[in-house]
Amino acid sequence: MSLSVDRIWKSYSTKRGVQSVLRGVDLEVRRGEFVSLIGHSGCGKSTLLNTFGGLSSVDGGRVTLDGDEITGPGPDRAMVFQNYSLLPRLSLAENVAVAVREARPDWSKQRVDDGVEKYLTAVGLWEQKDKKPSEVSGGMQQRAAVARAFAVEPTVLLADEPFGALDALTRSRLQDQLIKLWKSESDTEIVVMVTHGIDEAILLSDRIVVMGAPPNPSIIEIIEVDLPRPRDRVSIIDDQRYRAVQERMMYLLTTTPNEREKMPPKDTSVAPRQPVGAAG
Ligand SMILES: Nc1ncnc2c1ncn2[C@@H]1O[C@H](COP(=O)(O)OP(=O)(O)OP(=O)(O)O)[C@@H](O)[C@H]1O
Repeated sequence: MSLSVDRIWKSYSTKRGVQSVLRGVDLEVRRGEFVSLIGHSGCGKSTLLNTFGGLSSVDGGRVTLDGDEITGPGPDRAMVFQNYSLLPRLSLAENVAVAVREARPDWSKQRVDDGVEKYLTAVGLWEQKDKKPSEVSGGMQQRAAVARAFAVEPTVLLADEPFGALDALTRSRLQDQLIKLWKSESDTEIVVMVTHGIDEAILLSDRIVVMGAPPNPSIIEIIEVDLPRPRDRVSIIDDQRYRAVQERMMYLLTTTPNEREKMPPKDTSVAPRQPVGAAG
């Protein structure tokens, strides 16, 4: 099982001309993997994520899940966005149930209700299930959005800066809940997440895709995060492998292709990584 893009191209036509966003991107995310997309604003992270979600079409290339071409959204891929996107008039439980009924019209009422309870409980919100989004905190709304995504029982979870609007403590808690849901409380096999956080990407991911805007290639490098799970957010930062990945990401995100040619890093042997375009 894998989620793949093969040689995909995507441009947008704007008043200033044609803007090339995805330039011949190859990426294969395998079963059991958590992959993060990181890069400067506007480099195409959300476009790539939306391509996996079937929300953004491509100009060329193939997007597939388990070999089947992705041509639109589907219940096998659920999305979580930064801004919660809950329906304001419905309770948290109704928000989850409505999404499940829409994505899985063939499921019985019992199955939908069981899922609502299971996933709202998993994110610690069962007690709050009858409240409207405006009656709970932003963190709770995002937990409900995560529960809603998992309740559809997708094969793939696609998350666009899911922790971006949260304070540090709420963010840590939801990161832990997301990992627990993915690893042990659901059948979801793949997570792809857009993030701006270097430390967040290292803590959560198996691989980190560092993306670039022109004149860089769309994928500058794919970095393996060879750290055992479960990961402890406090002790992990003392691990040499953590620091090596962190340094490599900083280097890639703060230099231009020209600078990298003229000034290679002192020691590139520490962070294991794959060359550009490596499919896995
Ligand atoms: N529908 C659209 N029409 C025109 N241009 C678009 C459209 N969607 C995105 N773009 C442009 O494509 C580029 C890539 O956008 P995208 O949102 O994928 O980047 P990003 O890396 O996710 O950025 P950010 O980190 O700021 O969210 C940007 O310059 C954006 O302005």
